[in-house]
Amino acid sequence: MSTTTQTFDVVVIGAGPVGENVADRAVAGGLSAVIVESELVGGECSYWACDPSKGLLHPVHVHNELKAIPGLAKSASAPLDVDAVLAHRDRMASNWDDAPQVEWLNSAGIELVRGVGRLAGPRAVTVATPDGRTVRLTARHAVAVCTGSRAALPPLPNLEELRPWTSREATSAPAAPRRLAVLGAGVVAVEMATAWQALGSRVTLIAREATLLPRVEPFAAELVAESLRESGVDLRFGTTIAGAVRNAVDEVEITLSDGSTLIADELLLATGRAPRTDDLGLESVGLKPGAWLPTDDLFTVKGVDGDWLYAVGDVNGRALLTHQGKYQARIAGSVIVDRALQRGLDIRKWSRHVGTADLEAVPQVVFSDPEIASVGLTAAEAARAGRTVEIVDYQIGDVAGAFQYRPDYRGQARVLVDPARNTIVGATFAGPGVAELLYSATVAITGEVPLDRLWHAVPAFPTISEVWLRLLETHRDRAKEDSPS
Ligand SMILES: Cc1cc2nc3c(=O)[nH]c(=O)nc-3n(C[C@H](O)[C@H](O)[C@H](O)COP(=O)(O)OP(=O)(O)OC[C@H]3O[C@@H](n4cnc5c(N)ncnc54)[C@H](O)[C@@H]3O)c2cc1C
Ligand SMILES: NC(=O)c1ccc[n+]([C@@H]2O[C@H](COP(=O)([O-])OP(=O)(O)OC[C@H]3O[C@@H](n4cnc5c(N)ncnc54)[C@H](O)[C@@H]3O)[C@@H](O)[C@H]2O)c1
Repeated sequence: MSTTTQTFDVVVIGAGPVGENVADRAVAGGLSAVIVESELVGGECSYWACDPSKGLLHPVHVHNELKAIPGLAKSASAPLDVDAVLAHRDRMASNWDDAPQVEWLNSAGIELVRGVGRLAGPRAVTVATPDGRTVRLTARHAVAVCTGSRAALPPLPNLEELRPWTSREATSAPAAPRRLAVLGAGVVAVEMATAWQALGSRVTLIAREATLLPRVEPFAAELVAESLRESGVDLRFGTTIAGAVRNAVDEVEITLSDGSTLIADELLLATGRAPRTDDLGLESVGLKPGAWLPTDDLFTVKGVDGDWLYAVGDVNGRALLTHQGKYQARIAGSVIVDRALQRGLDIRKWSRHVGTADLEAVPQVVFSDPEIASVGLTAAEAARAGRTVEIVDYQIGDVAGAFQYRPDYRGQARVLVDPARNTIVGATFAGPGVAELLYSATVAITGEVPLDRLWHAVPAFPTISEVWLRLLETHRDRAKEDSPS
């Protein structure tokens, strides 16, 4: 079969949201770039993660909200139109057709090579194309590995016969299974349990932990657990799957480690992510296949000389989120361009060459019911890091704007204040409609805005954002109580 050879300034492996942004920044900076993609341009996020999952969840959230709003409860008592929701999900996943994204690559001046890319020594990548050809790509300046992550599966013996769902099937299934068992208590498990229970499945969620969402503030996880229970999800905590088989009538028979059993039509393994580095030629540059690719804060891979190899997005394991990967891509793009043009790099914290927010302020919304929006530290993380923080809590339902939003509003906000600097270092909001509050908290943390100045950031009446004022008042009043009279 034929082999062709091409040279570009930058070679990007993986055309997910992150690879697309690295290539775009390189071209915008005046370099040539090629991107290699083995599946669909747009990556996991577009077809089997963010977009389809939120396509399933948004109608569910709106339906639940309507039931709680005076005057609308009766009209919302009709069940969801499941076929319409699934059709909406399909549109959100662009019907698994990447033509529009390929068009965007063309318009941005980025070359596309379809096939499996593998490193073949310093600055070299070979691509095995679907039609059996080999394309050898050489990078003058940089190779960026943006190959993302895949579902990590637990060590169950007969996975092949079991045919479990991963996040891919959970976001693309053509119909709701009658009974769905979900293993895991993380974001994928919670979001998919929320969606499929509302779309007609009877969901059982199996968590080895004692709570859901082990990385969020416990009050937020508790609100979500209560709501899932109310919606009919069977939550089994402190247990895991000891064994599972697919029987003659295509059911999954599951035995839990506490000795109980259950039967489901599908089993979703939502047990975390693994880096897509097992078949990437990492050994050709002295790295271990299958591992996350650790980088410095400029996204240069550690352990490889010459500052030519970058790992950006999920594959470096720093923050497995689309928006954070795209942030990394903008920074890595600047580093690649400025190194290529031999401009100096500014390696101070918060400069355009340093991925500081990955360490200080990663925002995330869990699209559960209610939503959880968080950024920066949780109280547990602050304690683990030995950081002294003041914890300020407020019940969001006591804010006029929340009462307007929904008379039965239940939710809680927490900010963590660094008393030495009088700035916020962590924030969590749990409640309906809190996702849009997150950016304000992110600005407060990344801008290191002193509380004295935050008093001048006036929230509009009557909005949920008034919770900011109540948090400041709570903090002030507590300081007064604590001060000697
Ligand atoms: C169910 C689910 C829901 C999620 N929801 C959200 C959300 O709401 N918000 C959010 O911010 N994040 C969400 N995430 C996380 C988000 O999907 C990832 O953080 C994001 O996709 C990472 O982007 P990436 O470009 O690094 O990797 P990916 O999106 O995984 O893209 C990597 C690309 O590289 C390609 N590739 C891999 N190996 C090779 C190779 N050797 N050669 C050529 N191409 C290759 C792959 O085919 C893929 O297209 C969710 C994840 C899941 C699983
Ligand atoms: N809205 C969003 O932003 C969003 C949505 C979905 C996913 N994501 C991203 O995707 C990432 C992956 O999510 P996830 O939920 O798959 O992973 P996770 O790491 O958040 O949770 C994994 C869960 O599986 C359990 N688990 C792991 N191995 C197990 C085993 N062998 N047996 C039993 N249980 C096991 C863990 O205890 C945990 O409860 C998240 O870190 C998040 O960044 C983001």
